[in-house]
Amino acid sequence: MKRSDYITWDQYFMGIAIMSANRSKDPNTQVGACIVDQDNRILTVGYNGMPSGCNDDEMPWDREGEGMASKYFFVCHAELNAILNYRGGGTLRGSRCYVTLFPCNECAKAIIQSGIKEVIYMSDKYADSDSTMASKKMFEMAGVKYTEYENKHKKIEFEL
Ligand SMILES: Nc1ccn([C@H]2C[C@H](O)[C@@H](COP(=O)(O)O)O2)c(=O)n1
Ligand SMILES: [Zn+2]
Repeated sequence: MKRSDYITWDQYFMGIAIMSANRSKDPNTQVGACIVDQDNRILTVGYNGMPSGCNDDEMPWDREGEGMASKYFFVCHAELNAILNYRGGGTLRGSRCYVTLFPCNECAKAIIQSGIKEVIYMSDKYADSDSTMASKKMFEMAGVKYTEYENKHKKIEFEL
């Protein structure tokens, strides 16, 4: 008889987004994203990090600082990285994006323009921010569904 405690598609893809977030060097918030097509095939993944070629040992990781000494000028967000990392021949039209944190307004624009149709998010810790509210407004206007990930309580442990 086959196993019955295997993980669901949602758990699988959010698990990959969480695993991707673990690659982030951001000391405060690590974000991961995993974009999948209608046949549940993984198209691309990403996490928040400095742009390629920018040495992350030489970049600021603080939230605030004098002049350019803040990570916000430089960090490329997980969802944008996932979109830009896509190397397949086709497009992201009709795909779903699993992300560990609700997309900011800049990523929301990229999500909409790339044709992603659904966002499944884990945390909405900046729900009260103008950025998140702008994202939700754009998603609603553009017909991008956003759904909170529900299976937050399944624990999987493994050694790496
Ligand atoms: N949906 C998002 C939102 C934020 N990020 C990145 C940008 C920063 O590296 C970090 C947020 O840092 P905090 O303001 O919490 O110190 O997360 C992202 O990749 N995707
Ligand atoms: Zn963003």
